[in-house]
Amino acid sequence: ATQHRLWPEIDRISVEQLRYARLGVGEGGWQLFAEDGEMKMYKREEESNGMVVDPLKACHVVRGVTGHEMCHYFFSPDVRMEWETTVEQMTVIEKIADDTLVFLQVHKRIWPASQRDALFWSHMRQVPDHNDRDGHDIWIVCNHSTDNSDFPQSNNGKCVRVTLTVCLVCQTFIDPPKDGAKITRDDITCKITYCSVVNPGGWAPASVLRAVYKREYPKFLKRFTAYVIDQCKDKPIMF
Ligand SMILES: CCCCCc1ccc(-c2ccc(S(=O)(=O)CCO)cc2)cc1/C=C\c1ccccn1
Repeated sequence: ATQHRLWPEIDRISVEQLRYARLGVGEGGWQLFAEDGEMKMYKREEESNGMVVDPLKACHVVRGVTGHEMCHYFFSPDVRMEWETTVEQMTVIEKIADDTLVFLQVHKRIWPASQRDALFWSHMRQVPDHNDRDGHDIWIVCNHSTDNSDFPQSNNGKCVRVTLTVCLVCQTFIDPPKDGAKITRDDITCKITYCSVVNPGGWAPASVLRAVYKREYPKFLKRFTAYVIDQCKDKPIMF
C-alpha cells in the first residue's frame, strides 16, 4: 500500500520526541514546579512572539501496570472522555492506521481566555530498548498538531486553534518473581516521561496560562495514571 502523506512527518516527530523525552532534566533550564510522591513536573519558561509556550516534562513511576497498558489507554479514543476532564468534545476525524489516528478536540473554555480546540495526529509505537539491560520495551504515544482542510481553524470563529506536540514515553521494568513463578502486577513497574509543548494559538494572558498549566498538568497526570491502574487491576497483564 502506498504510505499516507503524513507518514514521513509522523515517523520523524516520533523518533525526535522519544530522544527528547529520554534527555534528563539536569541540563536545559528545567525547573521543578510540582511534586507528588514519585511524580515530578518540570517546566521551562519560554515565549513565542509574546505567547507563553512553556515546555513541560513530567517524570513518574507507576507500580502494577506496563508501558503498553499506559500507552494503550492514553491512545484509545473510546476511553478518552473517562479521564480527560478538560475536553468538551472529541472526534476521530481520520484513521490513518490501527496505531495512528487524527483527533479533533474542543477543550473547555478557561476564563478569561477564549475557548480552544486542537487538531492532531496521534501515533503509538513500540521501540525495542536494546541499550537498557534490565529495561524492557519502550512504548510511546506521540501527539502532534496537523492541518485538515475539512476542519479549518476557528470554525465559525468559536475556537482558537492551539498547536501542540505531546509524547508519553513508558518503559516497563519487571522484578522477576522467585524461581519461575508467574509474573503478577506486584512485580511490574512503569517509568513514565510525559512531555508537552502547547502554543495557545491566540493571545492569552501569561499569568492565566501559567496558572492553568500549574493547576491542570499535575491533576491530569495523576488522574490519568489512577485511571489506568483502576482499569488494569482485574485484567490480565498486557506486556
Ligand atoms: C487558555 C487555555 C489554553 C490551553 C487549552 C488547552 C489546550 C490543549 C490541551 C491539551 C492537553 C493535553 C493533551 S494530550 O496530552 O495530548 C491528551 C489528549 O487530550 C492535548 C491537549 C489542554 C488545554 C487546557 C487545559 C489543560 C492544560 C494542561 C493540561 C491539561 N489540561
